[in-house]
Amino acid sequence: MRLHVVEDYKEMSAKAANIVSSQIILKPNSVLGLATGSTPLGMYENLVEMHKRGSVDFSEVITFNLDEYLNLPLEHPQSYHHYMYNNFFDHINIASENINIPPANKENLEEVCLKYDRRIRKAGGIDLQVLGIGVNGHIGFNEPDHKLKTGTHVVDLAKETIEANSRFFATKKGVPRQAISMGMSSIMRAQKILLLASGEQKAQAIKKTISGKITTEVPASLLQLHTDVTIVVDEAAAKAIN
Ligand SMILES: N[C@@H]1[C@@H](O)[C@H](O)[C@@H](COP(=O)(O)O)O[C@@H]1O
Repeated sequence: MRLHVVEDYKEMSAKAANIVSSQIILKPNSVLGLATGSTPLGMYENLVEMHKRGSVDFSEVITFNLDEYLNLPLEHPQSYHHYMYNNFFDHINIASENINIPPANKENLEEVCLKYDRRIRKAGGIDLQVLGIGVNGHIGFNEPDHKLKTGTHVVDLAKETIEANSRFFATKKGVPRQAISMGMSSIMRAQKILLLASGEQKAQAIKKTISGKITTEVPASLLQLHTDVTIVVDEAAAKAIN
């Protein structure tokens, strides 16, 4: 694992955007795994700026998002579809057929999940997977458990996750309880992984990710088994690292 501790959120975002754009410059038809949440917002902002300046071209890039809430209309302001188009896809020259987000509004979710994994395989797998991290060490929506799912699957969100996400919803009742998430094997099969974290509330999760016991109870700790992980954190998120 390569660890970069930077001063603040702004620096984390700039560094993350540089890593993603370098990937695209080296391989214009890169397959990117993308994350949502507040952490990568600044990275997307930087990438949009770079695109406007003409320094990064997304025309051949293929993307797969990690997850999506269930039982939330796609146009809901808190859906990950809305987030991705609003903060990123609407501002770059990506081809719409190259965008993949788990279609959580469909019937027969089991088939939807299998199809999503087939699409990832057909695209040749993920070249660079961007990840945020939950306060409980979840990645995507792979929540702490005594066992983890390998493929894309429907997940019951953990109490801490519902709590953490409630800041985005008007009422606690409105916070989704379920989601579709890419599984651990698609994430672990990515050629490269870029994990981002900002703020003191992530400090314990980052410590466990980097130097804790490798356990399904902290899904991000499994990243210790991956051969090409870059972690970019700000000083606050690095606080618990010795
Ligand atoms: N499914 C997302 C994760 O992909 C994200 O990493 C996490 C942290 O979000 P934030 O970056 O807002 O702290 O939130 C959600 O649970």
